[in-house]
Amino acid sequence: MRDRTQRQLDGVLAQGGGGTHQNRSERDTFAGMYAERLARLWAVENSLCFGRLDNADHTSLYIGRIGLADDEQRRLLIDWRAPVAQPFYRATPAAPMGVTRRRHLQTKGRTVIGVDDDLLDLDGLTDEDVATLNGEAALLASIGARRTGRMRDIVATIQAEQDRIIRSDLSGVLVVQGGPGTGKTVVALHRAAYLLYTHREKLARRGVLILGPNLTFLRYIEQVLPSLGETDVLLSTVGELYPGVTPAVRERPETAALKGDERMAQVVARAVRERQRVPRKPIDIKLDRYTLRLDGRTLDAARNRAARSRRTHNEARAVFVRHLLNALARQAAKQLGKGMIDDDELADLREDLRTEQPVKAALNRLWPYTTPQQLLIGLFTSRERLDYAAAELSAAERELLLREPPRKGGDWWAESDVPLLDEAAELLGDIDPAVLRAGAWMAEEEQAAARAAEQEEGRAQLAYAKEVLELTGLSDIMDAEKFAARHLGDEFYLTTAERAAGDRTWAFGHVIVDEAQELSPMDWRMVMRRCPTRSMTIVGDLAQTAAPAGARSWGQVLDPYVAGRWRAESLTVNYRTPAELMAVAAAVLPLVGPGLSAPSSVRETGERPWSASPVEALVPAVRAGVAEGGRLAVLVPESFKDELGAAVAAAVPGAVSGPGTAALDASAAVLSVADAKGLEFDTVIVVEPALILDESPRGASDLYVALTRATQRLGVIHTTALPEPLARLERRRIA
Ligand SMILES: Nc1ncnc2c1ncn2[C@@H]1O[C@H](COP(=O)(O)OP(=O)(O)OP(=O)(O)O)[C@@H](O)[C@H]1O
Repeated sequence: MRDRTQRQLDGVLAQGGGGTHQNRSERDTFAGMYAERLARLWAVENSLCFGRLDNADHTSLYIGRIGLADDEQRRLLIDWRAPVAQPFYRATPAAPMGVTRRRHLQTKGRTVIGVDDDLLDLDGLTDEDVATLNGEAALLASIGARRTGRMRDIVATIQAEQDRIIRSDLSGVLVVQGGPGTGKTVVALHRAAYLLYTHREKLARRGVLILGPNLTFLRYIEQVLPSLGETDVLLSTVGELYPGVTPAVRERPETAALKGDERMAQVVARAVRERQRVPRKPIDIKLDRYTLRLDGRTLDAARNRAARSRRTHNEARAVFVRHLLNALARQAAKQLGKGMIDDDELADLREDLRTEQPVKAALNRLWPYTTPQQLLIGLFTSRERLDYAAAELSAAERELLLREPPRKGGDWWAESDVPLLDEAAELLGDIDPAVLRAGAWMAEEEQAAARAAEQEEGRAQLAYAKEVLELTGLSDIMDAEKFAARHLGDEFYLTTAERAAGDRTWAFGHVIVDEAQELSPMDWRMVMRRCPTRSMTIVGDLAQTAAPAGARSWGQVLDPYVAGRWRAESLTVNYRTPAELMAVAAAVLPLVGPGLSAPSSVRETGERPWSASPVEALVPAVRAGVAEGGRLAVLVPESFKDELGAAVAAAVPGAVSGPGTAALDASAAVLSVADAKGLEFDTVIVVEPALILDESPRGASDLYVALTRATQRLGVIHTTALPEPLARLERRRIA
C-alpha cells in the first residue's frame, strides 16, 4: 500500500504546476491526500498487527492498528475500531461473544516475539483459571514496561471498562471521572480515534478538538494519535484557543480565580457598553462653513437605535453612524439655507460629511471600533473604567484586576485573559475588513503584529513544503520555495485541524477536554462556544483540582449548559501507580476533601516508598535514582523550582530544569507539580511535601497529584516536618 501510494503521489507531483486553475487545485488536493495517506501508513509500523480472535465457527480474525485487504478485497487485518474487533476488548469467559480464544501478539519489527492467550472456551478450566483470565499477562507486561517520555497507544490491551467509554455514542456530553492513572487521557485519545473512524463523514470536516492542561502535556500525548491513524485532530490548551494571542504572564492565583469567575461575563459586557456611552453635554463639530451640534437627545436616540439592532458592537456602529449622519445632514441643509430636501440630496450631504475629518473624529470617539485586545487593555489599566464596568465586584476585587499598560515588546496576556478575550470577541464582533485593511485606526504595534503573523504564515508554508518534498524524495529536484508558491495556495494545504486553529469561530464536530477539573467557569463558556452541538467527552478527577477557579462537581460545571442531559462513567482501576505507592497517596485524600476514594492499583512491585532528610540529600538521591534506570522526576514546591532545578541540573549529567520537550526526554527533570500534570515517570522524588501542601489553597490536591506520578518508585525528601499522612514512610539514609 505504501508503494502504491508513493507512486500515485509521484505521478501527481510530476505533472508540475501548469494548466487551468481548476486543474492545479485538483492536483493539489490529490497531492495533499496522498501525502497524508503515506504519512499514515508509515505511522502504523510498530505492532501493526497485535491480536488474533479465534471464533467458535473455526474462523480467525487478525486485529491491528489499521484495516488491510489484499487485491481480491479479502480482509487481512481488521482495524481495532471496527465493530467486529469489539470482542477483542470485551469478551470474557462469562460472555465469550462467539470467541474461543483471544491471542495477544508481541512483535519486534515484523517478527513475532511472544504470544499470550486468553482461553474463553471454559471447558476443562478450573474456577481459579477462570477468575484470573482477561489478557492479564499482556496488560501487566505493558504497564510494567519502562517509560519513554511519550505516551504510547494501548490498542493491544484496552480493558473492558475503558472500551465501553471509547465506543460510547458520539452525541451528547459524556463525563468520565476517574482517579490518577486510570487511563482517562489514553482512553480519551482512543475515543477520538474511534469516533473519527466510525463517524468519518460527520467529523472529518469539522474536526475534533482535544484540550489538555499545558504544552508539555500536549507534547507528551501528540504521538499517540497519528499512531492510531488520525490527523483531523487539533491538540490545544485552553490558553491557545484565541488565535493570535500567546499567554505568557504568570499571575497571582487570586487574580486568576477572579478572572475565571462567571461574574466576569457581566464585567466584559459592561465594558463593551462603556464604549457606547454618549456624553450628556452637546458636542460641537466645527467645519469650514458652519458648526454642527449633536445634542444629548440625538445622541441617545442614535445609541438606542444601534443597541436595539441586536448586532455586535462593531457591526452596530454602522447603525449608530448612519443615524447621526442623517441628523447632521439635516442640520447642514438648514444652515445652508436649503428648505425641504429630498432623499437623494440628503444622501449626498451625508456622504460629504462622512469624509470630513472633524466628523470622523467625533464618530470615532462616540462609538469606536474596538478589538477584544483594546477593550481588555483599556479596562484593566483604568480605574475609572473598572469602577464602571466592574461595579458589582468589591473594591478589593477591582484592585486585583488593575494592571500597568503593556510595554513595547513585553508580554501582557495571562491564561485567564483568554476566555475574556473570547467573550469580548463575541460581543464586539468583526470589524469591516475594508476598515481593517486601512489600518489607520490600529495602534502601530498592532499593525506590526499583523505583519508578523503574515510572515509567520509564510514560514509555516515553507516548512511544510520542505516536509512534503523530503517525504516524497523530491527535495533534490524541486525548490521548496517554488513548490510552496505553486502548490500551497491560501487554504489548500491546511488540514481541518490547522484551519480550525486559526479560526476563533470554528465549530468542532466533537470536543474532548482532559484534566477538565481545572477549567474555570469562564473557560467553559469559551469551550462550549466551540461546540454548539454539545458532542463532548469530558475527562477529569475532582480530587486533583488545583486551579483556584476549577471544578468541585461535574453538575456545577455542566448543568448551566446541558442540565440533566449529560451521562457519567467512571474508571476505577489504576494502571500506573503500584499498590505500595497508591497507599501513600490515598492517605492524603482526606486532606483534599471528604468522601473521595482512591482507585485500586492493578499491580504490586514490592518497592516500598521512602523518605529522607535533609533537602541537601536531593542531589545524591537523584544520582542514585538515575542509576536505577528509566526516567526520573523531582517534583518541588513552585517557590523552590528555580533554585533546586539549577542545583540538580548542574550536579547530575543529563538532568534538566523546568518543563518542555527537554523534560520529557531527559533522564531526570525538576518540575513543579503543575508542570507534571497528566505526566508519568518511572521514579518520582517529591521535595518538601509540607510546603507543597501550604503553598496554595488546593495544596492537598497538588500533593496527591505529585504522589501519583510514578510507575515504579517513590521517595520523599524534606527538611520541614512531614505532613501527618506521610509521617510513617520508611526512612532511608542517603549517602
Ligand atoms: N488498558 C491499558 N493498557 C496498558 N496501559 C494502560 C491501559 N490503561 C492505562 N494504561 C496506562 O496507564 C497510565 C496512566 O494512564 P493515563 O495517563 O491515561 O491516566 P489518567 O487517568 O489520565 O491519569 P492522571 O489523572 O493521573 O493524569 C499510562 O501509562 C497508560 O498508558
